Amino acid sequence: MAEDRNPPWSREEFEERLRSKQVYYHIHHPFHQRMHRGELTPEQIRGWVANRFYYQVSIPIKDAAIMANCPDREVRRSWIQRIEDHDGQMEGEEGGIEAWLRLGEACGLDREDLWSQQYVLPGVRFAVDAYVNFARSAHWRDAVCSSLTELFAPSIHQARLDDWPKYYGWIDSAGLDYFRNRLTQARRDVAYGLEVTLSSFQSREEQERALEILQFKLDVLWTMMDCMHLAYVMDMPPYAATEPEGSTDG
Ligand SMILES: O=C(O)c1cc(C(=O)O)c2c(n1)C(=O)C(=O)c1cc(C(=O)O)[nH]c1-2
Repeated sequence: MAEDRNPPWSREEFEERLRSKQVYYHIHHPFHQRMHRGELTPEQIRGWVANRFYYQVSIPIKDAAIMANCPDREVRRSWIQRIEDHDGQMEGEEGGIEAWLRLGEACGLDREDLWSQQYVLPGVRFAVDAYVNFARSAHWRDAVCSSLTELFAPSIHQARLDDWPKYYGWIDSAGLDYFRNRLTQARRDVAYGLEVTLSSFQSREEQERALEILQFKLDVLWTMMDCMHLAYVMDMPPYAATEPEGSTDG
């Protein structure tokens, strides 16, 4: 029987295989490597912050889509925390979107620059939308699994907290609160997402599917960085080699 040939991995081995996907995390992307070596110009940092804002505002929409697809009240009671983390609560905490706007200001971007999304590259938009659309259409457990890149996120937030004050002294360190807050939030979120994944992807086939889902999400993050690298490092934003509209009689 197929099940005999491919028995499920133990919980430990399954977790280990999920964690081993770290090698594809966007912390290894050349754009992030430049960032962490202090090699990005203010313009390049601003480009990253403005593009990442599209991810920030899409995350709670993605989480609301997961909740909308989830009939399990206990899961929804837990998952709603993520929306509050980003949107802020009714009273009190301002939330991650507000913290990202302050990061933008610390980098020299107006709030309106970020809200207008005028700097968001088409490929970044497509990649982020693919993530949101996945959460809309997939089984809620698959969508939970796709959040597991957060396993690797604390190290990248910590790297920014360590490196930015060293290399980018022109950015007010109060602007880095977003990364500080995410250190604990990401660890808490991922503990829950990991538990759901380990307990609900049980057969080998399901476990292999979980690895594919995680790879899809890694692809989303990597593709975002590719778009930014092309536009801001290689100086090839979309249509760079194209004559502006109206420049020929055509
Ligand atoms: O700065 C980063 O590199 C990074 C990566 C990720 C990630 O791995 O998806 C998230 C975040 N930050 C983040 O701040 C965040 O709130 C977040 C939510 C999620 C998710 O998939 O639900 N990923 C991430």
